Amino acid sequence: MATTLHLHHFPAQQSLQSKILHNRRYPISSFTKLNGSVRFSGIKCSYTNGKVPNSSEDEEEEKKKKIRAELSARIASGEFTVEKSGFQSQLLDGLSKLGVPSEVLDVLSKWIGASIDYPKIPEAKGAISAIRSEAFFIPLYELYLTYGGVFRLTFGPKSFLIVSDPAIAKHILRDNSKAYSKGILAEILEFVMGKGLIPADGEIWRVRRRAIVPALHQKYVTAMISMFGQATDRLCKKLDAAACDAEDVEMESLFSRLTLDIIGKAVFNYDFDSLTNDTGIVEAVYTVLREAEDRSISPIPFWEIPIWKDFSPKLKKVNSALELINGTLDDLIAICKRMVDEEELQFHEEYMNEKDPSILHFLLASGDDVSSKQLRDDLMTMLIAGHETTAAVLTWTFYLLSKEPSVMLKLQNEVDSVLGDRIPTIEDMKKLKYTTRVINESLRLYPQPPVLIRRSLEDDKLGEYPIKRDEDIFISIWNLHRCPKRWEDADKFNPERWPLDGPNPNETNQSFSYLPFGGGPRKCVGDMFASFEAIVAVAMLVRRFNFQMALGAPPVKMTTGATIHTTEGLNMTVTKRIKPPAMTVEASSLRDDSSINMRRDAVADQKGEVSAARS
Ligand code: HEM
Repeated sequence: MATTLHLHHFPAQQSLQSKILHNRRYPISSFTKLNGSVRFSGIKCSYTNGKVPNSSEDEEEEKKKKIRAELSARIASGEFTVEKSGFQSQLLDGLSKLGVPSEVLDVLSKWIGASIDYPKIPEAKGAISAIRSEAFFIPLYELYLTYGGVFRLTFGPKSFLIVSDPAIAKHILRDNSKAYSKGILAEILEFVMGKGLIPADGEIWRVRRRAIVPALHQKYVTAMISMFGQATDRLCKKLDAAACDAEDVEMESLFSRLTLDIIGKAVFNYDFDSLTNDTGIVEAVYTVLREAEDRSISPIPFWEIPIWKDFSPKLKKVNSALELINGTLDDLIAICKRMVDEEELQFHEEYMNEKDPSILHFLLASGDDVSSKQLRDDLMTMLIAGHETTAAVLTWTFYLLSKEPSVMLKLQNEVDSVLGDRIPTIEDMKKLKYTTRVINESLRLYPQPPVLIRRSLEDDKLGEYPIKRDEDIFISIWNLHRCPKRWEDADKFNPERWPLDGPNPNETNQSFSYLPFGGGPRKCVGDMFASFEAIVAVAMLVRRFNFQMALGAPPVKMTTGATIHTTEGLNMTVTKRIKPPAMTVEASSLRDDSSINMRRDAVADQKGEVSAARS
């Protein structure tokens, strides 16, 4: 993940049984919302293999267009535009040119209420309701079309700079990255990640990045690929059962559980087994994730209000969830430390314990301090960073595929011909070219997270605009990825825009107009891991099943935290493909043991393509 906090609006107390909707396929009129998920009731009805006409979605699309048109009209009417000062600005400008010191001009400027920074950053003044009415990056997109690549958004006393210009994003993220911190993000995430790698700045970040990046070496990623296959196979079994029983399924929560199971094994060799069980620890993880999400979208820091701190039952629940997770982490660290002490393996660059290839094992073997809070903070950070981001990518990929049957067909053809009857290996990652393009394109349309957060640590210049220190900045990846001048048919899901024989698109070869994993020294450390995870999951699922939106499911709408979620789940009808390849993990592992000793160059090639920034 990411900048990010976003987590899930996932009622942990709701059992898996109700999340995998135990509902037969029923008529449209019979949906009722239940605790954030949707229940169907009624009589079974048939479905087709093509795109299902869904009038409620069309209506929804119309409504969206109307809201956008209204917003554009409000922008055009000047509602958001702040009048530029006239005479005062010219006076200050003149004095500045005459050599009057900037301290004097600053005082004068405050006194007459004008700014001496020229040219002035375009300003949009918003009512918070305009932004809060929907996923906040959508109104930011409309404002960007009006105000351009950098503008200031002011809500009462608060103000943010919104950046949607690739050159300026590059300046902040890469060229002058030292002048920027994670700002409010670090403040919001402190309760769960402490000084973990995502919120950390300065020396702590530098030291920890150097310790963690080597843990995700080639041999580790290769070992992870077979684990992704095993975890996805468990999901396939769930879907098999649902398809046989003609039950519709809510895919967003299933993807969240799949990626939780994967990241638990990958980071500290713990099997949450959340696809099968609702254990206390799974509930604790979701309690903490939801809290981080609530904080990330709250206009005021309610968690700092003294009375709330002392008496809130919600906070008590969060604290006990954190206690449980930390206790589990302590146990895992102790177990792992014993293993490290007993083993005879020498630590080296590609060190990996075959029984426990986890990042934790690598860190302890490399000499990380077992008792340190920093180690726990980093483990927690990776658990969160690597979980909801990938889940969101899978959710939106399947949503997009359900809308474009021709893309799905092409994808299935590739997977059939490359994989045939077996689980993916590292060599397949290079061959599944169209699958990779589908994911590239899904990440363009639904970047996770849609905005990156920074704060200026010193005065700087963004393009032509001078800025002061302590500016809070949102870099809108959503806007960069949908810029109509940069992308033909920017809103269209079109994996063909990325040529199969071209390089894997990244921020460097796309000049910072495409940055699904960020860029510069703080680029995602899990980019290759996550790309392979998504490729394996997509390939295995589409090989076995057809997916389409469940008949009568509510329209899929977006909501925000740090990643993009649906408001009411991704309710799908899953049907077995007519000739499902009879693949089992056991059978394929027998055949695929060689994948562990995979050709290094396959990883090296892919690595070079996926990740440009390793520091
Ligand atoms: C498709 C899935 C993922 C996406 C889209 C994604 C995206 C991102 C982005 C955009 C950033 C940059 C944030 C910023 O500059 O503010 C980031 C950072 C990070 N990601 Fe990921 N990520 C994904 C998966 C993962 C996984 C699987 C892991 C762990 C194994 C991970 C660990 C991290 C960490 C630790 C950082 C912070 C790096 C630093 O600040 O030095 N991410 N991610």
